[in-house]
Amino acid sequence: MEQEPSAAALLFGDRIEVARAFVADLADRGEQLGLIGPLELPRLWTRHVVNSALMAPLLRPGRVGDIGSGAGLPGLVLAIARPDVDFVLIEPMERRVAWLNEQKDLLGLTNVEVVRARAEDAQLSPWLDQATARAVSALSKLIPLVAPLMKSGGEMLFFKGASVDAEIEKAAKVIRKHRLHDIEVLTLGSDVGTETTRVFRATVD
Ligand SMILES: C[S@@+](CC[C@H](N)C(=O)[O-])C[C@H]1O[C@@H](n2cnc3c(N)ncnc32)[C@H](O)[C@@H]1O
Repeated sequence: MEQEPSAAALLFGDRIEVARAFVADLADRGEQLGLIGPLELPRLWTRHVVNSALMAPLLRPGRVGDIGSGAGLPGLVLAIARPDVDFVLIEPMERRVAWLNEQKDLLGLTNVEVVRARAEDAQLSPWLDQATARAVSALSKLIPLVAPLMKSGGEMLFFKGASVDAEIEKAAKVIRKHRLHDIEVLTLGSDVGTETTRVFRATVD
């Protein structure tokens, strides 16, 4: 496995041991459980865990929903980095939900709730202050799934690749329909010396 990058200690602070335990278990069992492809194992820290943790400073104390958490990216990683924030991980696949619940217990994450559902079927109460998603779907599909789960004034934070500007253009209609405003694309990572990543940020009316 890849050596732990120096950005990890900066992002996780005194939670680094918990992050190490998660990465070790994911490296050990992630492929066998169908959570992560074999090509991803040598870049688990940089490409996945540090990448996910870059969003930690953007979170506010409150309730954050992570849509389509999969192996826990970014949901579990953010819950490790931000024990002061409550997380609800929304994931439909049974095996992934079992993994998320197991990790929640093993890592002692009392700030995590796992909900087995698709976002469009999730019954959440109370609503979300912020929502995160990574590699779930294009903005034109994702925004309508997530908007009904959010409080007024809540914030969407979605990891996006190089195609984010084109996705925003394609999503113009749903952005108007759901009355999103203060839309911006952030580039994160350069301050901790790691690969940069782009994040779509928008506020719900
Ligand atoms: C490509 S994986 C990405 C997983 C993780 N976010 C990551 O970055 O590695 C997409 C995940 O979204 C979940 N998913 C797909 N459609 C969804 C929906 N409508 N609501 C919630 N989760 C969904 C899938 O089950 C899967 O775990």
